[in-house]
Amino acid sequence: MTVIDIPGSKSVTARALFLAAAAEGTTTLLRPLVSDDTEGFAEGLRALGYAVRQEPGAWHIEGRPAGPGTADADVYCRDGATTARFLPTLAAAGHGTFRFDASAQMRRRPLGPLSTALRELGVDLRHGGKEGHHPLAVHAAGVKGGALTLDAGQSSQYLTALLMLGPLTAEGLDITVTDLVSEPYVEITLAMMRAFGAEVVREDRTYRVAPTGYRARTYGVEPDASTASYLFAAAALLPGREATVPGLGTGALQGDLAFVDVLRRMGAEVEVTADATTVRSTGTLRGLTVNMRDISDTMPTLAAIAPFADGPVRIEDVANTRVKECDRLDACAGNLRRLGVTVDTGPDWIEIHPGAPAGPAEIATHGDHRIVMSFAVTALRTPGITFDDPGCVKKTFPDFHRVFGAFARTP
Ligand SMILES: O=C(O)C1=C[C@@H](OP(=O)(O)O)[C@@H](O)[C@H](O)C1
Ligand SMILES: C=C(OP(=O)(O)O)C(=O)O
Repeated sequence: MTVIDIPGSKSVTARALFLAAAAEGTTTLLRPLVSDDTEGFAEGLRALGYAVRQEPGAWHIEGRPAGPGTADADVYCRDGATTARFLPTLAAAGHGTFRFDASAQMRRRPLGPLSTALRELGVDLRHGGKEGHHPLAVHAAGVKGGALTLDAGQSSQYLTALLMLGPLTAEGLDITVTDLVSEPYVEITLAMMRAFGAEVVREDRTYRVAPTGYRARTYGVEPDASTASYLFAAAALLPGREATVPGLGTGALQGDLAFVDVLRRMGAEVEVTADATTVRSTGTLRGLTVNMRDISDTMPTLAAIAPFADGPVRIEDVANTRVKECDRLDACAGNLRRLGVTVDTGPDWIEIHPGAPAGPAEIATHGDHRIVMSFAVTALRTPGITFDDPGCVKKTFPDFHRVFGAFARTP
């Protein structure tokens, strides 16, 4: 099997759900990602009084431009940071008291700069436990808008949430960023906001959003580029193999597709056409130094194949991977060392030295889907790898083990 159907993008599905909920009219979302994160987002919307009807391959959302359809709600955001950061921001545009909580894993992840920004906009937001973390309560009375400064150096999701709030404010929003990671995710946000009728312009470090509201539409979700990275990495790693992912081509919204450029630099053959991407092994994997600030969800994917390269692989500028589902720099280093690989790390980098990993070993997943999916790639050339929590892939790809196993078994 060389052509692989990859489930829809988590980032696109989450944004589409927000935009559809805020829009005038009913939106149909085609090929949404069905996973714990996006089911959690849809469930959160329902708790806030939005009508979301899910059928196979299509979700229908009735928009409520005035905000949540209830004045009092409890919302559980599970493990999803998009849910945990986007939904309180959406609720702020409405009227009522909305309480949010999340899993233990998500409670550990920060959202302080987003809370501060919402408070600057006049939103009465209170944290129930640790400041800048879930749980929190939003006492919403609409948002007037104005200008604010934001540090999005820890997560671009703070900026995405506020940008998407912009059209729902009375006077519009100007956001100036002092720092920003994962910038391609902001490009997804801007493109999708415009697709739902918003007017937003960027002038250097300032984003200006007009108070237009959103218009409902039918929206097709492209396959998830971060998910595709495991198949692309596997194809680059296994001599004689290739992987083609339809639906991810030159027009793709997601920056994580640039992971194939890293594989190309390492020696793989890569072809990106208008509607598909193919990665082919050449039997060579070269070491390299690469800055992954823009595409850090694929850092563990690269770390997992790095020991098979002919020289050191050094990944730089990925400090924010320490505040994801787990501390991914430590998790990657720890698991590679468990496999006998030599690894060095610093505050925002990891360097992996060549040398065939050796099992048997149980990978400590830390409940992180990307640690499982990445080390499943390592396992293709390392007998004896098992996982302490293989099921945590449900966050973004519940069917991962079946799909990846089928790819691996294909001669
Ligand atoms: O906006 C989004 O959909 C996402 C942005 C990125 O997060 P950060 O901006 O926190 O790096 C990415 O890691 C996450 O998986 C999804
Ligand atoms: C970091 C991730 O997820 P999120 O921030 O959306 O929870 C991820 O999917 O790798």
